[in-house]
Amino acid sequence: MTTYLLRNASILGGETTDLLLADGVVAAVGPDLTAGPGADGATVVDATGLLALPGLVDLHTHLREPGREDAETVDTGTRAAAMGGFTAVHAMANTEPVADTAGVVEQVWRLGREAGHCDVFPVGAVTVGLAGERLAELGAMADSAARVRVFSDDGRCVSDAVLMRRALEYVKAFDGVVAQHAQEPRLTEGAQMNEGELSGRLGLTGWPAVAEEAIIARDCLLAAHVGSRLHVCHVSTAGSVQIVREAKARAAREGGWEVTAEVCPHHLLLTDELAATYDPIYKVNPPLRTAADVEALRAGLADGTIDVVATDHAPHPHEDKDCEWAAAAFGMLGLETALSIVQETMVDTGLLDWAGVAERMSAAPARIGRLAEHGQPLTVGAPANVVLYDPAVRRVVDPATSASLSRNTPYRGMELPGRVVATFLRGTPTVLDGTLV
Ligand SMILES: NC(=O)N[C@@H](CC(=O)O)C(=O)O
Ligand SMILES: [Zn+2]
Ligand SMILES: [Zn+2]
Repeated sequence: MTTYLLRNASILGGETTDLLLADGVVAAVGPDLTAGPGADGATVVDATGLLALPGLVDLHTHLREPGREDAETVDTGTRAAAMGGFTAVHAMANTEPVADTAGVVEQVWRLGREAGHCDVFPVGAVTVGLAGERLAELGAMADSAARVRVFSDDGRCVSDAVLMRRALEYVKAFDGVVAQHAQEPRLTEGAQMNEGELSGRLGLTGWPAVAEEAIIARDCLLAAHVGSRLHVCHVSTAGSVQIVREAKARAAREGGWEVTAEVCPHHLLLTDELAATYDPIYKVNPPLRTAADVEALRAGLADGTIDVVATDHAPHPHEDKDCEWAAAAFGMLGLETALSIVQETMVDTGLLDWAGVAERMSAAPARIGRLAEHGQPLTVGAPANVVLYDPAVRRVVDPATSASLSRNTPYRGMELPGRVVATFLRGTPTVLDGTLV
């Protein structure tokens, strides 16, 4: 195994230092390690001007395999993840077949190991076939080789309160968490975009904020009632942030239950005004919301109400996106642009420092997913999961260069700050000089 010496990196934006990566761990940290023990024969990477961050962890990725290998495969999706600085992703269960058995989650887990670009942790479905009728074999998935801890019907809401209660009760046995796609189905029938003055003007069926907020409020009450762990996927409204804030305050007073929440990069940057283009590249679930919602999401992420930035990377082939708005699929790519969007919306605006970014994009998602080998600070002995990131450069997003099989990025042609220069997974580079290894 090659040893790597990263020269003059700035860990989380602090003083520059060297890092020695050997035998899969951070073997040494300090100034001028060139002459030190173990550095002999190491491959030197000049990290002058670069930030060193712990490998990013995504709680919410759609890899599409099995079933929709025309949109993405575990191999291509994890290539995109590595290019985005991720060393671990949670693969959502809405595949074909659905990841609702030990057999399917083990298959996805094994495909991730074989590809080797980043660790893949399958999410297990909450209900059989995502149908919302019967609980899936949660225990069998937890006990499988894939060691599933996160369960979600994402793409669909577990709208039946009794099923949601039973899922929250069940996952306690193995310290699991239920990640809810909060969308009241009756309030969003045929919904196409955020409900507001604009949806009326554009003639597109509106998606009211209350459809998200009502489920979040209900699920927080259920999690408190049964003493379990709830995670809220892709929070998108100001009202949702406030509900999570109040629920967290109650959980802190009471103890014994927990609610965590995530926000997606696109909800931190883009607004519903983009629907006026009628370009389905901007069609996503939950929908892009108002500028006031964006501001509340940024504030909630800054003050810790929202724990995590998760990409909700949702690849779709062009025939599902290059059509009229109403017929197009919901979802957008996210893995390769996430860190740049967080820099633009949170760091360059002064809302978050790099330590705050590492907490929300690495440590917190690893904690929620109960991943022991990820999310740790870059100190001696930690697994050598590292990103080298250049925050000073700017780049124009070109979908043609994406490692993903799909091209549905809403940032096409946009100039974004920052670039991932290298990603190391347990000391082995998956990306070097901005190129896949
Ligand atoms: N986010 C989306 O718009 N789409 C996701 C499903 C989901 O995350 O709800 C997908 O699977 O395509
Ligand atoms: Zn979802
Ligand atoms: Zn999703």
